[in-house]
Amino acid sequence: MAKNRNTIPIENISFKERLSALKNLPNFFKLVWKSSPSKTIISFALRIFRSAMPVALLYVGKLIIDQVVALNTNDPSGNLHLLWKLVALEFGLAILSGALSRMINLADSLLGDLFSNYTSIQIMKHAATLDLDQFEDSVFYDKLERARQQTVGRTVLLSQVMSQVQDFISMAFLLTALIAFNPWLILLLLLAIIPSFLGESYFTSKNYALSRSQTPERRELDYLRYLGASDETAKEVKIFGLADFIIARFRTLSDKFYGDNSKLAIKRSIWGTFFSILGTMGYYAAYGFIIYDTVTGKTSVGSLTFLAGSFRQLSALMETMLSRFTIVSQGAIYLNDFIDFFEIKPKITRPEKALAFPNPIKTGFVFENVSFQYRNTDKWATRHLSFQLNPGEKLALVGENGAGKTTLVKLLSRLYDPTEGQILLDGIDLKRYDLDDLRHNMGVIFQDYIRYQMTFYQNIAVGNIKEIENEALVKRAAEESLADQLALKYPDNYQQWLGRKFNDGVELSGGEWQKVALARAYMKDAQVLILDEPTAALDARAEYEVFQRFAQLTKGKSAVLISHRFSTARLADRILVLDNGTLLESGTHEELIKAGGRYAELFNLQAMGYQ
Ligand SMILES: Nc1ncnc2c1ncn2[C@@H]1O[C@H](COP(=O)(O)OP(=O)(O)OP(=O)(O)O)[C@@H](O)[C@H]1O
Repeated sequence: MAKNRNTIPIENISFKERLSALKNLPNFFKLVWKSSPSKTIISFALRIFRSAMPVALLYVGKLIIDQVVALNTNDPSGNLHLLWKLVALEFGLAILSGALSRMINLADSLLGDLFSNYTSIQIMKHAATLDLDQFEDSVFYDKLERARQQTVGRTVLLSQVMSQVQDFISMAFLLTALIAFNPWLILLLLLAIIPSFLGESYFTSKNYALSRSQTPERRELDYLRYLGASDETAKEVKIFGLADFIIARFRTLSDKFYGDNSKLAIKRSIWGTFFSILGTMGYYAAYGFIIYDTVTGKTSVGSLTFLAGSFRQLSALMETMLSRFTIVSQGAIYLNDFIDFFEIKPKITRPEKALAFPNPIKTGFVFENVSFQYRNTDKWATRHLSFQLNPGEKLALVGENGAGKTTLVKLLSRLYDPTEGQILLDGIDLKRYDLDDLRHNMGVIFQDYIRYQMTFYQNIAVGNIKEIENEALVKRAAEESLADQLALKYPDNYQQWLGRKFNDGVELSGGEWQKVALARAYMKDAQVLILDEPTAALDARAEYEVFQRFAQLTKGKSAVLISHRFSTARLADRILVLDNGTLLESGTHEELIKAGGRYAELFNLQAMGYQ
């Protein structure tokens, strides 16, 4: 993996590192090529053609002027017929050159769009393979963010690199011509250009480092922009009167941003002006030199225009190429992020000789001294957990907020692997089973399930996306979770769009959303069902009905329920009481009440609330 430049101070991104970043370009072009081979070829071919145009135009111009001068001075080399032919040729070249430029723009913009789409898809594909744990890491998140920006930003890089190649070839043509006439002119040209080049590269590296160091703030700015103006946040922002608070934070951050950026931009502009004056001086020195040669008869008038034109174009080309080099190299450095992102490999993967998920489960799941620590924390979310989930057993997890209930089910569904200890399924480590198979056999609905801004139908079908065409299955799942009655309320039934973002969607109540989400769990014929507070937002009657059905539907299947409602938890075959990540008590409702421990205490507390 490329080294992490977060650790390198702003000043220290060197020209060398910039140059070495160019090694990313072949990879970049591989991606471009994969986006569209035909358009890549077309774009290159057009550019090669176009790159010969400047020197051709200048040379034909020189021939025209020499003919005009010859005809004016009655020189025998003058030929009126040839002169008009040359004018026609120049005219043709001018038209061709304009047309080529336009075609190049078109090819670039089409290729750019395809590239952006292709890389966006690659990012999504790769992100899908990564671990949940990696998403929770802020360094990773910054990488993902920057990689995402690359998909759009890199289309600029694409045309810049292509233009660079084109200009490079143009320059080679012009240089050859210039050297043929007078090699000294090249020296003047270089003297004028080199300081500008060094200056530009210095400021680009500063710019890059600055913008990199601002990534977390930029993310926060985006977040504040979202908080301050979005349908999802409007309710709380109004109720709590948060607008001024959010705006003030935004202003502080954006002012600091602006301050840092403008300082650098001003410095860059001052130095840029100075270097450009040097460049102009170089040009005029060369121009004077050529005029002198023409006046003394060493050079023809046509050659004067050709040389002056070539010199001007060369110096303009070099300047463009140099400033573009900084953009290209900056883009190439940014490509590091893109490449780094693709180099991040998931830890939770399908094992080589993966075992098929047992069907049916024979002895169940066993947690053996399982402890888990989230990334970047030293607190144990679960500690020395040992228990068994038998086949067909309904297990309820109860405990106060932060006790580790959700963590436990995330471990069970292998969203994380234990930091210590192991989880066995039918006596074999869970890690040895095929990951897709495992996930397919587990129906999990988390408390923060997604409210997809999609149709009612799709919101249920996501529970088993392979069966999205299976209308009967979707409807059955809806019936099982009692979401069907809801769908029938809308004119478009299952095609009703949910959420307010698109297509006149309707917003559901918390409990209604929960029924829809619950239906997802019934989409799969999963052997283990895990419901993390599935009924928190349901009213008492709905909860009762949902559980009646749940018990019927999951007969013979294992289930883990997390609930803060003891009326729900008591329906389970066994209840595990978690506290601070450890297992405090375990038993049936009656046993635990009898034991008079934490469960009995919490149960009585809740019961008191109903009296
Ligand atoms: N993604 C995370 N990164 C770091 N720490 C986390 C993360 N998720 C949970 N924790 C911590 O792990 C501990 C257990 O959290 P967990 O979500 O498992 O509790 P819970 O029992 O499900 O709580 P609740 O009843 O509030 O849903 C808590 O201290 C929590 O702060």
